[in-house]
Amino acid sequence: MKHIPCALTIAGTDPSGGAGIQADLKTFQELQTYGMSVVTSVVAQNTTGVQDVHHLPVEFIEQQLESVFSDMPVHALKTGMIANESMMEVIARYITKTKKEVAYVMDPVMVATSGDPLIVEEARHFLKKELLPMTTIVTPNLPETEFITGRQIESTEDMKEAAAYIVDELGAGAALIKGGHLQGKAVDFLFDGHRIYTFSEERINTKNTHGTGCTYSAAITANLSKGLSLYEAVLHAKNFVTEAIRYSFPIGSGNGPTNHWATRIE
Ligand SMILES: Nc1ncnc2c1ncn2[C@@H]1O[C@H](COP(=O)(O)OP(=O)(O)OP(=O)(O)O)[C@@H](O)[C@H]1O
Ligand SMILES: Cc1ncc(CO)c(N)n1
Repeated sequence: MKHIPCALTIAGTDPSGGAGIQADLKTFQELQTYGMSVVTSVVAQNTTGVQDVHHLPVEFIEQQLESVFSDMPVHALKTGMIANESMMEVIARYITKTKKEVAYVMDPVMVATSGDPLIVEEARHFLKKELLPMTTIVTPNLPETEFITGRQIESTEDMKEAAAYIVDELGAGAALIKGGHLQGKAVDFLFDGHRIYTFSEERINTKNTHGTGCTYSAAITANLSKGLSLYEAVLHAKNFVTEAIRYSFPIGSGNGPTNHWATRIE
């Protein structure tokens, strides 16, 4: 039978459809992979920010993981918002069981685009110590990179050094440092343990960047589930997210959502 690429996201939700599980599933679909999802927290949010959060009980997150892993093939998975340590523990247990045979993309989500916190302070340390060494690739933005490395990131040199530190010292499989929060070109650096790759695109003048990080990491996950190399997976995902920002929707009164081919209205 033909290979059916199967991608799983473990993350929080966004009823306004631009970030979280909703962005991930849309991206999986766009990239012709079979998408699955395990919900960690149900978040009441929109383009203006986060209004409320309801965390699912850990036992129920575990039940969802069991439902997926006991029955479905998973070729690549990503994690997004994981609000607390007990959720992280159960997710870590399931990822360990895959014995590194399933590509694991970690988007180390800490705050929403609006600045609202999405995980509790102590959980950040668990994420860094326990989950990070299990990753195939971690995709921090600049504030997340600063937390993970404990260093200030002010230049592209700092970004490259941080990528090497996260892999060599903290044990991530690879690190993709995203420069969305810097001025100038939208430059990201990937370190895969051997060399640094640069992905540079023009900065698009828009405030509609809600969910860009989710879309990017979901695209990398989809590409890995199809068997692309890490470099190719990031290269195509960077192109995908750039176009999704270029055609982003000016809807909602805050930071509007990204947009994909299927819904592109020019
Ligand atoms: N205005 C822009 N124009 C072009 N590319 C951008 C722009 N803003 C961000 N990017 C790119 O989008 C991708 C996502 O990066 P970003 O740093 O925004 O992630 P993030 O902060 O995790 O996203 P989120 O807002 O979802 O938390 C990166 O490749 C980044 O370079
Ligand atoms: C559920 C969720 N995950 C991640 C982000 C980051 O954009 C968000 N706003 N919401």
